[in-house]
Amino acid sequence: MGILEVKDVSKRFGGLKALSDVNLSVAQNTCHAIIGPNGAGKSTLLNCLVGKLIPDTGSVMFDGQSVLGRSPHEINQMGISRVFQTPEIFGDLSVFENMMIPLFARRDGAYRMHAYESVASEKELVSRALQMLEDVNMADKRHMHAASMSRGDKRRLEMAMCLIQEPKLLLLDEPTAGMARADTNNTIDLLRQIKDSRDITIAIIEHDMHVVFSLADRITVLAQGTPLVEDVPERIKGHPKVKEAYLGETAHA
Ligand SMILES: Nc1ncnc2c1ncn2[C@@H]1O[C@H](COP(=O)(O)OP(=O)(O)OP(=O)(O)O)[C@@H](O)[C@H]1O
Repeated sequence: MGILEVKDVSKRFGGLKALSDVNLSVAQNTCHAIIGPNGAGKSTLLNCLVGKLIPDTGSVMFDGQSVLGRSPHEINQMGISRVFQTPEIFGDLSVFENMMIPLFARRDGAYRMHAYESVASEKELVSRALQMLEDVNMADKRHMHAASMSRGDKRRLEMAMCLIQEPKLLLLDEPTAGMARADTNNTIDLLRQIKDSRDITIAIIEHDMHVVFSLADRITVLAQGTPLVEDVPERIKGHPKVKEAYLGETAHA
């Protein structure tokens, strides 16, 4: 039994069946990649996991509890954090101030940006934020304006903002989209470090196969809303069904 169990999930948008009886089991403390050509249903599936979409049928269980019918905030409180394609950080604030936001959100249930000036546990929160910045090698950038950083550093900051909430499941939606190769490689290194040093499960949607094969323990290939194959990376490489799915994409391009 995985920490995340998706059973028979289907989702329609009008006449279009975006997901069709999807089954997915993600084992605890593994990295599970979901790949597939454009329009395969990857984002729709991810949105069903975080409460942004409600499946028409099926169930989504996380850590033994159903996520269906819960708000994105409640699902986050259950231990699922999502990193978006475009980093969701506060550009006008410093790196350090960005780190304080999820800490207050978790503690107070709301974003109280200047609350740390007056709370008793300020010291503890500050030291946790600094430690997390150390962990992601950003301590020396803590005073920088978040908006002025490279895409790779923004992604690093966003991951730190997710990790400080101590999620059990980290969902990554194309974490290296639009990045230069050097930033992509840094992100791979960071994710490896996160995976190896924490009690955490990672589910990743990614088009860049270098990223997928560098990180994934298992891979599910979606095509036209249905899982085609699920296996270890070595057997996904060169799998005829996978080649066929991606060839279809090339033919349409
Ligand atoms: N809100 C929506 N309304 C209508 N159709 C949608 C909506 N969201 C997604 N779709 C359609 O559902 C199908 C699956 O889309 P989805 O974005 O989940 O695919 P994807 O695998 O994430 O694609 P990509 O790799 O291009 O991001 C596509 O045909 C898409 O056009």
